[in-house]
Formats: sequence, structure tokens, C-alpha cells
Amino acid sequence: MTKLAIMGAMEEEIEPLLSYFENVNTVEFANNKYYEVNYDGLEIVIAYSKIGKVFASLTAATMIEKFGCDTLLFSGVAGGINPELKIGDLIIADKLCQHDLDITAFGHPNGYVPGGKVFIQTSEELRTIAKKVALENNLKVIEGTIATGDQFVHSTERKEFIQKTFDADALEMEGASVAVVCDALNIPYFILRAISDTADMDAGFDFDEFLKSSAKNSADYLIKIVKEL
Ligand SMILES: CCCCCCN(CO)Cc1c[nH]c2c(N)ncnc12
Repeated sequence: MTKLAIMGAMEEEIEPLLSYFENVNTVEFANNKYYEVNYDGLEIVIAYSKIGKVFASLTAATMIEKFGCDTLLFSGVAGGINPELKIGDLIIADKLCQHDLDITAFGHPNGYVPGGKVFIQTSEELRTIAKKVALENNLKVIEGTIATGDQFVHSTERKEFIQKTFDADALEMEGASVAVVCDALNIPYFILRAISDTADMDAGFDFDEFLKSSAKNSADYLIKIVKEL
């Protein structure tokens, strides 16, 4: 029986998801809160990790190892790089990388450390279900590369580095660490983001303005996918 983990990084990213459920049981663990709900006979654990790769790794590993989740879905917002991505638009990650992981001093490519790999692929099956749901609901969704790093990107210079180095379509601060954890623990996972800004000098203002509405775009689509699982 599937036990589903639904994760975000910020409270604003999971609040629109929690609003779909009643009878929520809250478990406090490792300086965080995990919300257990039952949905159509499906056991679900919902949590927001807090921002950044370290918190996201801790929460993803906890949801799998401690709560026994066997599938992980991430919903949140991201900075757009691909000019096709407008604020509010949805992107599904087909692969993810860490743009701030750098031992190039030793001749390695950006995003690589020994024993790791630059790009991690997400689960084909979950993406297929998601794309069917998008089609059925007339939702425009693009599939692409998401770059993750421990910095809020708000400069064209950093955005262009990430685009040139990884050919990334969007960027954020948690996805690739969720990917590493799920890949290592052999758990199917799915990373969905809605664009809140375009990671340039206006990113901070746009993020503040569009966080809530973009988080809701992502959450509403994710819930439709959950219903298909
Ligand atoms: C209080 C400030 C919290 C910022 C958290 C932003 N999330 C991180 O996952 C997504 C995101 C949206 N736009 C971004 C950008 N331009 N750079 C990095 N990350 C992002």
C-alpha cells in the first residue's frame, strides 16, 4: 500500500495542500512538524522542510526512513530561467542538479563530486501520470531541468551562469537534495514547481508578490495528481 510523502520547503507551499484535508495528526520530530492525513484510503505525510538543501535532505530522509513513505511528491515555487516560463507557469523536473556544488579546482565539472552525478533523473512513471493529468485538465506544463543551490538567485549574472552551465529551465533551493535522497533510498519521486519570479534583479519583489498564487498553482495541480495515484 502506497504511503505518500508530500513535501514543500516553506509553509506557504504546503498550506494550500493542507487545506484539502481534515483530521490532521501532527507529529513533532527533529525540529520540524509532520502532518499525517488519510485521503481516500491513502496514508499521506505532509511537511515543509524549511529553506535550503540541508533542511530538505533531512525532511525527505525522515519522511522515508521514519514515516515509511514509499513515494515522494514535492510542490513549491521556483525562479524561471527558460524564457518560455512565465510567472505562475508549471514545470515538472525530469532531471535536477546542484549549481553551487563546486570542486572545479580539481578539474571536475560544476555540480559533480566523486561518487555523485551531475544530473539526477526523476521517476518516469510519476511524470507520465502528471502529464496525463495536465492534458485532462488543460494545464500547460513544461518538463525540464531544475538547478538547486543554497542561494536565492537575484542576478542576471548568476542566472546566466546556471543556464549556460547546466542548460537549466528553472532554479530553486531544495529539489536536487530531495532527488539525491530519494535516488539513494530508491523511492520514486516527483518535483513540481510553479514560477514565482525570473531570478533576476526583480526576483525578490516578484517572489514576495507571487509566492502565494504560484504556490497555489502548484498545489492545485499536485492534488489532482494525488487523486490519480
Ligand atoms: C524568504 C525567501 C525564501 C526563498 C525561497 C525560494 N524557493 C527556494 O526553493 C524557491 C525560489 C523561488 N525563486 C527563487 C530564486 N530566484 N532563487 C532561488 N530559489 C527560488
